[in-house]
This record gives sequence, structure tokens and C-alpha cells, in this order.
Amino acid sequence: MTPDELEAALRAVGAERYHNLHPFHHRLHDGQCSRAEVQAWALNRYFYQSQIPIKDATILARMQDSALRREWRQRILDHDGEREGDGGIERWLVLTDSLGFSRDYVASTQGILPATRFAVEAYVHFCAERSLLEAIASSLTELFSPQVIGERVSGMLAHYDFVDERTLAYFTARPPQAQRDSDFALAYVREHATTRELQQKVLDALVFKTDVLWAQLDALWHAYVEGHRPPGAWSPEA
Ligand SMILES: O=C(O)c1cc(C(=O)O)c2c(n1)C(=O)C(=O)c1cc(C(=O)O)[nH]c1-2
Repeated sequence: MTPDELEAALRAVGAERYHNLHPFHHRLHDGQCSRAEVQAWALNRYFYQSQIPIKDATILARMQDSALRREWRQRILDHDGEREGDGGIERWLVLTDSLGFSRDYVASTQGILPATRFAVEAYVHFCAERSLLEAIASSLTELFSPQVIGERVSGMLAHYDFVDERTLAYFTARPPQAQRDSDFALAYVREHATTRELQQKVLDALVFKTDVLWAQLDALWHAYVEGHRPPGAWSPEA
């Protein structure tokens, strides 16, 4: 494949498998979620947010080139901020605060679903164990996130009176960061996936990552829409 053909194949993976296609996302954006379902989504997704800088630090530690590290370290700063009270994780906690969770409870991750934990940990392990090229390729779901974030924010603001622009500020900050990160990762992959075998690994890494995202929404649906809540998971009645 030429780099353009590889990029088209990667975009086709997104068009077929990205989590904007999941029924939970439609339900969230269309205003059909109960407050408890939105609470469960925010609580579980905190774990994803919290592990992103850890997986990025793992990737950073494997980069031999300082120019690459300079580029990648920005991702960690985006999530952790430069100081207390700053950064994406803090902005996510503003959302969970507004939904009535204590920060200690959220940070303890005690109430998250087992499948959330397993999916997110699988992502961190993948980035630690596979080649640098595969680890970078697995972040390419971000090619598709600005659009889903736009739909999500406008849908949630229109339908739920328990969120507002302040509590959804995480998503205002995110699309330009995702654009910058995915531009870089895409250019890297286009340049370094030089054989059919490497190109297949890159495509498989993106498929894996779409599964990580999809599995988290499946778990939310099963537990909170269908009501098959696993033992120990957060309960709206508690
Ligand atoms: O809201 C979303 O739908 C969404 C999706 C993704 C993604 O596609 O992985 C990320 C994010 N948000 C996000 O906020 C984020 O920080 C992020 C980091 C990464 C990554 O793989 O490094 N993906 C995503």
C-alpha cells in the first residue's frame, strides 16, 4: 500500500468500528440516558482518562529520539496540567463533582465496572508490550474523536439540565489537542509502516483500540441500561 492507501484503510476502520456507532453513544447524545446512566458513564470513563497519561509515559519511555519525546510529552501535560487545578483529568473531575461524586470515590476507581478496568488495562499493556509503531498507531482513534465530541457536547447540552458548558469543559479543550496528536501519529505511521507486514500491524492496532473503546460502552449498556450490574459496581440507589 502507498501511504495514502494506508491512511484510507485506517479511516475505513474508524468508519466501521469507532465508538460513535455504539448504541450507548446514540443514547447519550440523543438525551435518552437517565441521570444515573450519565453518572455511570462519567465515573467509568474517569478510569480511561486517568490511565491515558500512564500509557503515554510508557510510550515516551520507549522513544530513543528526543524530538519524538518532545512531541509526545505534550500529551502528558494536556492530561496532568502544569500545576494543581489544571489539565484534562482535573476537568474530568469537575464533571464528576457536578454529578454528585466525591473526588476520593472517583479516584479510588472502586465503583467502576470490571470490563472498564480490563479494557483500559489492556490498552496500557498493549502500548508497553507491542512495538513503538503499534503503540503510536493505537492512538489513532483520535482521528475520529473531534467529530464525536462535537455531537456529544451539543446533544448533552440540549437534552440534560444537569450538565452545562462549565461541567463539560473537558470536551471544549479536547478537539484541538486530538487534532494535533492524531496529525502527528498519522504522519509517523505513514512514514514508518513501510512494509505490508508493518501496515497490517498498524491496522490491527487500530482495530484493537476500537475494541477497547467499544467494550467499555458494551459494559455500561449491560450494567446500567439492561440492569445487569456486576457485584461491587457503583449503584445509583446506594
Ligand atoms: O471522547 C471521546 O470519544 C474520546 C475518544 C478518544 C479515543 O478515540 O481514543 C480519546 C478521548 N476522547 C480523549 O479525551 C483522550 O484524551 C484520548 C487519548 C487517547 C489516546 O488513545 O491516547 N484517546 C482519547
